This record gives sequence, C-alpha cells and structure tokens, in this order.
Amino acid sequence: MNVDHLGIAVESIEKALDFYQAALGLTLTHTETVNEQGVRVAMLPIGESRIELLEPTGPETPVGKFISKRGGGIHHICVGVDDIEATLARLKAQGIPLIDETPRLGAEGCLVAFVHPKGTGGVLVELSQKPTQTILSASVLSPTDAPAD
Ligand SMILES: C[C@@H](C(=O)O)C(=O)SCCNC(=O)CCNC(=O)[C@H](O)C(C)(C)COP(=O)(O)OP(=O)(O)OC[C@H]1O[C@@H](n2cnc3c(N)ncnc32)[C@H](O)[C@@H]1OP(=O)(O)O
Ligand SMILES: [Co+2]
Repeated sequence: MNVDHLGIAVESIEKALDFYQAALGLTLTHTETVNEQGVRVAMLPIGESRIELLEPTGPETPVGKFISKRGGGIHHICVGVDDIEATLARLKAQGIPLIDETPRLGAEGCLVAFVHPKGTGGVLVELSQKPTQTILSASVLSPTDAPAD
C-alpha cells in the first residue's frame, strides 16, 4: 500500500498551478477529464506520491458540492492497493461504510472506489488499483485529454 495521491479541491486548476507549479516548483505531468466523477484533474508528482488538483466540471458533482459547502481544500487521500476487489471485500466484511461497493474508472485508467468519511475518522478515502498493461492499451480506457507536456 502507498499514498497514491492527495486530492485537493480547487475552483480553478489554472489558478492553483500558480502555487503548486510556478511557486512551489512541482511538475505538472498529466491532465485529464474524468467524466464519471465530474472532475478535471491535474497530477503533480511529489516524492513517491502525487498531488491531484480537482476542478469540478459543474456544481452538481462531488467536488462542486464540496467547494460550495466548504470552499476549496483537502478533499481525499488515495491509498494505492494491489487488489481493489479483495480490499473492498475485506472492508465490507468488517462493516466499513463504502460509497462504491464495486470499482469505478478513475484517472489514468485506474480502478477506484471510495470509502465513506463516517467510517474513516472524517476523511474521504479513495482506494486505487493501477491498470494492467492490457487495460492501459485499451482505447476505451485512454485518458480523454492529451498529456500536459
Ligand atoms: C478522478 C478520481 C481519481 O483520483 O482517479 C477522483 O479522485 S474523483 C474525486 C471526486 N469524486 C468523489 O468524491 C466520489 C465520492 N464522493 C461522494 O460520493 C460524495 O462526495 C460523498 C463523500 C458521499 C459526499 O456526498 P454529499 O456531498 O452528497 O453529502 P454531504 O455533503 O451531505 O456529506 C455527507 C457527510 O460527509 C462529509 N463529507 C463530504 N465530503 C467530504 C470529504 N471530501 N471529506 C470529508 N468529509 C466529507 C460531510 O461533511 C457530511 O458529514 P456530516 O454527515 O457529519 O455532516
Ligand atoms: Co483521487
């Protein structure tokens, strides 16, 4: 397991890059729109992890609602796992409240599922399994935007 990324809700990725890219000096490696989650994402590696900037595609999306209720800020922590189905089954058996009982498609073709904050000490936790080479090469799962650089 690892911290795959930290999700930060922002009103505008472009504005947020003034800090994370221009001032702090992180490198923007990937941008993509994930329609299934209603977000545009920008990935900036930091050490062995990444910062994921999340800009909502509209107000009635998870990140859009989060920003209108609380303003921007830390939205979720993403834990990388090798077998997301097995992890979900283990959590479910222990009565942990899951938002997604089956994985969905996340950024970069990953399989993702969210655990409800009421079962995690108030933090929205995303589980993510990296795609296999086979999945990566399938055109249906290709990122919708071109890489940033
Ligand atoms: C692209 C992908 C990727 O990385 O690959 C992504 O990250 S996509 C990232 C965007 N996608 C997602 O977030 C999908 C999963 N999220 C969701 O399904 C939703 O946002 C929920 C987390 C269920 C919240 O739903 P909704 O806004 O309708 O409910 P709500 O505002 O009434 O919130 C219910 C309770 O959860 C709390 N709550 C809501 N959002 C929270 C957050 N981000 N972190 C911590 N707590 C949170 C509220 O304060 C409230 O607590 P109280 O009950 O105590 O008042
Ligand atoms: Co995420």
